[in-house]
Amino acid sequence: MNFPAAVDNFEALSELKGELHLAIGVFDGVHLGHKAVIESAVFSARRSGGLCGVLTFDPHPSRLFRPEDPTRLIMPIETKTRMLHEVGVDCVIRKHFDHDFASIPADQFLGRLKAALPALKSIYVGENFRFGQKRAGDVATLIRSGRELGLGVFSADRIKHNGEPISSTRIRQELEAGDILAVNDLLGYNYTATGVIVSGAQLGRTIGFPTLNLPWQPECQPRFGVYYVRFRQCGSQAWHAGVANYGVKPTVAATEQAPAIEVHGLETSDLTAGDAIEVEWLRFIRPEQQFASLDELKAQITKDCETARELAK
Ligand SMILES: Cc1cc2nc3c(=O)[nH]c(=O)nc-3n(C[C@H](O)[C@H](O)[C@H](O)COP(=O)(O)O)c2cc1C
Ligand SMILES: Nc1ncnc2c1ncn2[C@@H]1O[C@H](COP(=O)(O)OP(=O)(O)OP(=O)(O)O)[C@@H](O)[C@H]1O
Repeated sequence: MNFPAAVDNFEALSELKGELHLAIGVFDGVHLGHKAVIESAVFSARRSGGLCGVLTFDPHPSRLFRPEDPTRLIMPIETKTRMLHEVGVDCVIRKHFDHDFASIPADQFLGRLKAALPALKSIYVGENFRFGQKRAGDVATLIRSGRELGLGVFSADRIKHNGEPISSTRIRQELEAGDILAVNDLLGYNYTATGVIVSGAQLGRTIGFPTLNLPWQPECQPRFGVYYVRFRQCGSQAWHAGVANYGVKPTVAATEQAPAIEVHGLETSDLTAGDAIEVEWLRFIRPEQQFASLDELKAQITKDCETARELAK
């Protein structure tokens, strides 16, 4: 069957043959709760020989409703799309979220979807899913529409961690608090920064701690601080342990800078500017600080490396 891996409108899928099993939601972070919803759609698609799709929205609905204070995303839509494919999704529909789409009355939503996507067979959401004009629609609304239209509607129970529901909002709060252990538990995988190494001011090597500088600007910024990490060249299997500083380097920055991540490997590696790397965040060590001198910074980084070595054992 011929189908595109990602589209930004329904028309591209209007001629689709076979069954389409569609999970719906924002899915920022692709956390454990999201996976429960998506995996049931993937399972039905595989069993029926059909396709699994995800309907997601771009920009995030908050950009329309709260432009002055939009939701800061855990990951860009390209990363989310790649992760959805990794879970087994065949096609990601990144529907432009505008006033027209947002004002579809909840009881018409599924009918409009079925008209735009004739191959639609069933939909998959979490039990907390809300949709349609004024977010008036819920799972009960979907079940009613599904019955009229002959569509299956499946809602997943809310997946919890330590007794509380997992949500992208909760993960954003833990990121901002620097609780990377909680973030990783809620995501179900290690929080990762990916990018191509660029040359820094080269000051790191003069103080004995050369670093790999990574331009990486997440909307939802983790707490500024020092983290125990592991990193590897993209495509390689070989992990290296390291310490990373994420922040604005107040001790050395002459002017205000955008936050950045830089990684110091506990062992030397031959990674260099131009290499694409991924950095997995494993543990928060301490907050970023402004030191009175480079010697004090150096002494503290020595301790950070010791802490990381202990954690690496
Ligand atoms: C483990 C580690 C911890 C760091 N902690 C801080 C910090 O608390 N405060 C700060 O201003 N800079 C901190 N830095 C950033 C250093 O100032 C920076 O690595 C150094 O100035 C080299 O910068 P360059 O790569 O741009 O040359 C840290 C760097 C590392 C690797
Ligand atoms: N913990 C969960 N368990 C099961 N399903 C979930 C869970 N969290 C979200 N879902 C479902 O996954 C889909 C995408 O969720 P969505 O990203 O909109 O919500 P969220 O993770 O709660 O995000 P936010 O906190 O930003 O509202 C929706 O169908 C939603 O109902």
